[in-house]
Amino acid sequence: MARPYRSVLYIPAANARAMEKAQGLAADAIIFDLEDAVAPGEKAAARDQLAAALARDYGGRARIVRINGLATEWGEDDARACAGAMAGGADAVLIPKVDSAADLDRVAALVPDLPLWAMMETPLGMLNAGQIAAHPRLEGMVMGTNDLAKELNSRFRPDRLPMQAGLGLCLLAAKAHGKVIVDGVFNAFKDEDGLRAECEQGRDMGFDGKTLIHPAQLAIANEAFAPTEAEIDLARRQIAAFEAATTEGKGVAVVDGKIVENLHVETARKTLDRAEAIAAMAG
Ligand SMILES: CC(C)(COP(=O)(O)OP(=O)(O)OC[C@H]1O[C@@H](n2cnc3c(N)ncnc32)[C@H](O)[C@@H]1OP(=O)(O)O)[C@@H](O)C(=O)NCCC(=O)NCCSC(=O)C[C@H](O)C(=O)O
Ligand SMILES: [Mg+2]
Repeated sequence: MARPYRSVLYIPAANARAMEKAQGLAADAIIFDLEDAVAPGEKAAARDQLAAALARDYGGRARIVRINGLATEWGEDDARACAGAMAGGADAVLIPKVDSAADLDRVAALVPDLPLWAMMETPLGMLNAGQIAAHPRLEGMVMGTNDLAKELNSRFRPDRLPMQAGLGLCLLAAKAHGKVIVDGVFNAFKDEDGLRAECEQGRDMGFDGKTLIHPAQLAIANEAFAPTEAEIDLARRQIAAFEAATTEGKGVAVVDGKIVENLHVETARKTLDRAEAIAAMAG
């Protein structure tokens, strides 16, 4: 049963109150951020504060630490802290602005025991998405749509047309290599309708969930990326109908006027697995 990543909440590691609050929030995963959400003068203190915060119990929520890039003055210390002071408290290390698989190799050497996640947010990263997703230590990808927009000099549009090539390349790469992939953030954290529409788009495209910046965004993402009751009901009926057809020696069933073949049954089983994993999180 795969762990759900419907809602992946960023928390600045400099914000002690928010890190404490996160223990009770309905997030599937937390990204404890040492990178962009932390001011340069606060980096070292945030790292120490995060090591202490990770000693707390975050329940079933995945704990992912976003380090600074190794090209910065803080990156190597962040990576060493993940292998040292934060060991046992972190489930994965998230590397920003990954351009190629070599960027993962460098962090892998410093953090031998944790899975790696990659921020996909540079044009070169998009073009090298296949080799990044294929990296044996990589567990998941996170779209960095703010940095990507900056690099592309694109405008933010509700349909995210300028992003589609990059989003699609990363999705293809993640799916080809069986890795988790979560969508970028929606900056206007008080705009519920806008967030819901972007979550629906991301779900339709195949993302596993969405990264978020504020607790008020959690419920919308959790709902959008969970199978609906109708999808669960259909999945059950498809499996039952296909099993009945198989018993009769047929390879195809029909449910609600649509064919059901083996491949649809695989999707149906994944839907039920996802629903079960979500229920276990709530549980
Ligand atoms: C956006 C914020 C700065 C807003 O903060 P604030 O004004 O304090 O919000 P509220 O007063 O509404 O907060 C209400 C309570 O919720 C807590 N809170 C707020 N945000 C979080 C959070 N992210 N996680 C947990 N708890 C949170 C507050 O502490 C209040 O609690 P209480 O005191 O009990 O009332 C702020 O939300 C924020 O800093 N968000 C995170 C920003 C961030 O992490 N940015 C970096 C990641 S985005 C990025 O880099 C994407 C990528 O790289 C790209 O390129 O796209
Ligand atoms: Mg970024």
